[in-house]
Amino acid sequence: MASASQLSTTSDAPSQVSMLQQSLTDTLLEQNRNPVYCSGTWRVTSNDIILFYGENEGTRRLAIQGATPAQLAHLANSCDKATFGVNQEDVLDESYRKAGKLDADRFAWNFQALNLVDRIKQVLFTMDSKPREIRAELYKLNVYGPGSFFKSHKDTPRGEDMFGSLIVVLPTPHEGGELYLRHGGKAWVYDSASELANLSEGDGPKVGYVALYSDVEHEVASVKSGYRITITYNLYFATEQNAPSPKPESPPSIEPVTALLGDLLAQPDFLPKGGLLGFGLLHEYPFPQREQTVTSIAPLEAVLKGSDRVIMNAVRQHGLNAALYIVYRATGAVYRSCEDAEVISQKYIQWSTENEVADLDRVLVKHYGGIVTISKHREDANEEWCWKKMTKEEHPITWITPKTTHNSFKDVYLAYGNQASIGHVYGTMVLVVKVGAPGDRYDLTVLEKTDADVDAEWEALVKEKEAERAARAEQPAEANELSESIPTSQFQRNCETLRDLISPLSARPPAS
Ligand SMILES: O=C(O)CCC(=O)C(=O)O
Ligand SMILES: [Fe+2]
Repeated sequence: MASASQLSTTSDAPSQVSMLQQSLTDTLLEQNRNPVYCSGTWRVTSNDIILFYGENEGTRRLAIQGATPAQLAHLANSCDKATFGVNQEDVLDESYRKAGKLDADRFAWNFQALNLVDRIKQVLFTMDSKPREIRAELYKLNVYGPGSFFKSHKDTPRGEDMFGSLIVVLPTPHEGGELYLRHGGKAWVYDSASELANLSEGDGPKVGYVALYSDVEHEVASVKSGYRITITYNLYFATEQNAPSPKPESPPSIEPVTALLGDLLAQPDFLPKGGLLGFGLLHEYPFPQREQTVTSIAPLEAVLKGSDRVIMNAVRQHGLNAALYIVYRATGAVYRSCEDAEVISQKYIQWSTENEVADLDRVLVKHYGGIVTISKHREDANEEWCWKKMTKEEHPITWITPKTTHNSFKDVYLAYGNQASIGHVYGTMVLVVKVGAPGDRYDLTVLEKTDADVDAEWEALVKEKEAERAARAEQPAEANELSESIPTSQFQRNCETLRDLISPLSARPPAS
């Protein structure tokens, strides 16, 4: 029957889209299986594991292989107490971290990390057809004697290009000191003590190692006996590789994602008028903290990790217009009855306030290329007349993987790091892709308004309002009620509030 087949076509079409969309979401979330760390043992020579430590005339040489407990105790006693960072301050608190440390200027060893780093690169960057070059920078030596531990923390980012840490565990007899790792709701344990103890005699010396992305939470369990000695390195992307190639070759792991994304875009019922496609990223990234300035997060595209790289590579393979954004949410008592407004921006703004920023959407749209994805300026929000039009243009996002939002970065300041640092804080980002209507998905137009656009719109609005007022003045009967709902003093107050909000944050003063 004609009508039946018509019915089934129309009811099948959306379900195919939603099925494809769900598969893409599932496939991407499954990419969560991309390793966030790798670990094992690594063969070394006895020369590799000779340590030199101390200062000036007091420098000592310690061959780890065959080292006596007294020699290891001397190393332990030569260490300073290890501190860590909380709320950007260096803290010594032995109820949180009990360990000895030597900074990189107080020790040296022969081990060359190059080949190990190469191995790590292959495991942690399988999604790249040509894995990124990485480099390891010697950071610290830590000694954990009996009763030593380090509770849960994330390693403090020391630059936008730092993506992880490498911990090398020396083959000294010890029990306990397991390293617990957690990320994205999953947990693992690396027990270097058992791995090193189980090596067969004839194998020659080996070290244990674990390399983890910096946003992986980790903790060292209490050492029960012996000395657990670790040498840590900070892992960076090497700068010469930092330019991402626009259309990378397709390595196997990204193929299903690329194919599903292609199938979804080919559906005429998927975003029939075009629109925005969003992917919440699974990892956190170091946002630069520079006082009183606003920084772009666009360069962080070069340092994406794990499944986040898979998403970006797939989107780039389709030649789509994509960029990294921060999702800001504006809440506040004023808008209690409305849905929270949401604005995306490529700018990381260091909100100095711990309070909610109720006018966030206005500030972002006017000054930071913000795009309104959910507007709080519903039709009934009369008192918001001056901003209503400018921000009413909603660009809703179809989320493939759940979004992450940010208002203030208060939480990250309070997080435990392995060093006090004011340089960077961890932040979450989303990838937003602009797609055109079916048949022409490759929409390269920009959504962000320029300052001139916003100023022109503002002027047009003021003129429009003035004209309305003038018209009402000629009809006195209804004028009072309406004009009272938008008194000039209210308008001025709005503008003043906005200026107050912007001035401590903006690098450039707002146009008066
Ligand atoms: O020594 C270890 O195993 C880990 C040390 C650590 O997590 C750190 O120094 O940040
Ligand atoms: Fe750490």
